[in-house]
Amino acid sequence: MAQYARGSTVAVIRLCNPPVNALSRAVLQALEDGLKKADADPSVKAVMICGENGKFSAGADIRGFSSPERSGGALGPIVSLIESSEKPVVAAIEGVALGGGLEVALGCHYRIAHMKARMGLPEVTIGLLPGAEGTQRLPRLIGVPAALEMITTGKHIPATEALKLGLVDEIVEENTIEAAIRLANKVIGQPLGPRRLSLKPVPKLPNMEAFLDKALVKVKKQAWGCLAPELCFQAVRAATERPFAEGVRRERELFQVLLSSGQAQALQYAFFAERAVRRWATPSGASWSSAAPQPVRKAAVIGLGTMGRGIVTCLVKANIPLVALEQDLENLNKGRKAVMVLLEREAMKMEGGAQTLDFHNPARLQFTVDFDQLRDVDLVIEAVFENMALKKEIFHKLSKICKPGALLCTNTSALNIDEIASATNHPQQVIGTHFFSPAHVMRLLEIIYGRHTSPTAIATAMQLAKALKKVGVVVGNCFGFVGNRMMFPYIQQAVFLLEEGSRPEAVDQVLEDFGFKIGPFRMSDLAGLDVGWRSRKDQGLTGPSLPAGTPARQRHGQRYSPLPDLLCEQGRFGQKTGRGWYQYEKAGGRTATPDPWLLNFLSQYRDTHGIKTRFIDQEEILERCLFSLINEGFAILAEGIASGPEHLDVIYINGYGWPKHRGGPMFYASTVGLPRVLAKLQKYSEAHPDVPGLRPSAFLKKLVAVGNPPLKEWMSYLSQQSSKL
Ligand SMILES: CC/C=C\C/C=C/C(=O)SCCNC(=O)CCNC(=O)[C@H](O)C(C)(C)COP(=O)(O)OP(=O)(O)OC[C@H]1O[C@@H](n2cnc3c(N)ncnc32)[C@H](O)[C@@H]1OP(=O)(O)O
Repeated sequence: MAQYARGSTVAVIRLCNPPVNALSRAVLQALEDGLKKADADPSVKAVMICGENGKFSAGADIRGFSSPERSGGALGPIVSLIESSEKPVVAAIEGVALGGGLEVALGCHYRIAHMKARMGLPEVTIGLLPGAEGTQRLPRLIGVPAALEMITTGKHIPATEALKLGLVDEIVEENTIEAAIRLANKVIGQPLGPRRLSLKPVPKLPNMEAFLDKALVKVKKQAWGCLAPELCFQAVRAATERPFAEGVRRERELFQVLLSSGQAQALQYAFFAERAVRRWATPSGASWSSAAPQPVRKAAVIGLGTMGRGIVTCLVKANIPLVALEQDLENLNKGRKAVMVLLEREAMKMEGGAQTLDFHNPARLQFTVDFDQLRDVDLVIEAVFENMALKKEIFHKLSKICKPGALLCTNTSALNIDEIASATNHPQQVIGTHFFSPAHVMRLLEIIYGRHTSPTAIATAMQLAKALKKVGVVVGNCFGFVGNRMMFPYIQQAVFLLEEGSRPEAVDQVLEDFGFKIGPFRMSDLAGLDVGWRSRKDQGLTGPSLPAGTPARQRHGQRYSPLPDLLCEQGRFGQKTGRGWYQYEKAGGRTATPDPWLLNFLSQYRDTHGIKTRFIDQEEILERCLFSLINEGFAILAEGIASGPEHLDVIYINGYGWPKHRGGPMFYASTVGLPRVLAKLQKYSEAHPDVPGLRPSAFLKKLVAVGNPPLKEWMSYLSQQSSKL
């Protein structure tokens, strides 16, 4: 767990816990033993600490925080032990030094890093703070502003920046270990007092109080309901106000608050869930372990509307040579201009970084209206209008033009992948790649396999997600797939709540207070109400194809709200028209204000349909919206559309603005308790028997019946026979 080796004068302690040398209890014990051994050996004059396999350490073992015998607790005293050593200790940082790993390095008297190493204190991202005295040492070393930035954001910094900040003493391009041993030999006999960070004062700022007050406002604004950033701030503030030992005591208190907050558990669950979904599997037995991806040397994007432009930007950023195709020159030129604006913006953001964007070179980014240019591409992403006939026509063409092995991806948010694939001769190469808008920003890529999609196609799409720095989640084919399918009942409840007496701003407020970045009505206005309207027309739910005599508020015997259709009929499409559920300063405006017209309209609507307006409290708003979404999640799991609750949670956190510190909808359900979710759904379903979305799913009922097992055991209750629940 940590190897100890003695050279002529320098003892080497190597942290060994693959793959990232996490500081488990065993590693910490071995580190402590090594330090004591070096101290006791008079022939050892200095110590060097490094990590196995070119990685210093990714910090405390995160799994240890939820086990009764926590691994993190012992770390602070060990960091102190390193610092108090009478023999110089040098950290040789390769790969990563994160969290507790960096705190170990901060206890060392010298730090030397490889050029390509990254450092950071990302504890905040898993709901914690650097609880091994890092909040007290780092400000002493690099000053309060830089330390605060690193600790409250958790961002990783490259070695070059670490050197500028004074976080490391030296960076090297070649052998870090040899350089560290050389440094250790050089500093033997030099006084250690000035190298002990706990003895240094925190560098003063002329306006520390004012600086901290301003910083706190920023931290709170960015925290969005998450506790950790503010408590990280408080720990650093303690470093500016108290002596080291008292600051450490404060840090420990704050750490305990976070550890027991529930948010830390949710964020740590989200960390592992994101990694778990990489290990995809389908009900037919295909999986990540046996399927190998095809190389993507050249790609194509069809359609340069909003989605296509974002997708082109992602591919260029991933350095994949690309052909961008539009149906005619007018649309091509419009699309090209918009893409260039996006790419210029991205290039500016990357300025000064190691990577540059090569998008003026036609060999890397080519614009065309000629399908023949797609003959040699390895992968095509179709991103045209959401229309089945159009998509089938394109896939038919692609099937004829593209080379036999090319992967054919459709960017659809709901359409049937099998039907699209039926237009080709190679259905095994057709796959859904559902990007989220703006496609160059949002992290989620929902990857949808059809009946014939090959394991190679899935593996290639997952590989693409990785290359685009996105989180790929593999799901089955059904209307709306996972994300939108769960979203439908949520939006439906939000609209029903308006019918019954609520207002858009009241519903949005409740969900934004819960932690969503944006409530359902603001979100619909942003996305455009016409998108759903078009889809409902295609489904025959509204518009000319609706059979005469259909009751206004019923479809197929179920409750239906025509409210969104009525708004669209008035030309209220949301932000783009300056009016939707809210009013905006102008068409394309972004500032939503409640619209008196809408209140009046709702009141007339209720009169017309004989609906008695009632007061709806926050609890009902929250529960009806969230529990109906979660209920659909259980149905999706039972049908085998997703292989575990983690998939649903990762989708919601990365694609739908679900607050990460609540761990995703299914994790949230597990924290509320499934019996409570079930009881509430039963209550609302009795009150609204014509709303299937409120009728508890059979899988949820089963999980409650078997005693509300922990989330990680849920799927084991779906036996082959019961998967038709
Ligand atoms: C009383 C106070 C005590 C202590 C205070 C200290 C607290 C801490 O140190 S908390 C931990 C802080 N560190 C982190 O948050 C780093 C988390 N890890 C990462 O960011 C990344 O894993 C990485 C940058 C280190 C590597 O990225 P990548 O190369 O993409 O690999 P993976 O992310 O897939 O990771 C590989 C593998 O390792 C597991 N893992 C990573 N870090 C940890 C960790 N700190 N503890 C436990 N396990 C870790 C990760 O889950 C992957 O495994 P699986 O694929 O099996 O999930």
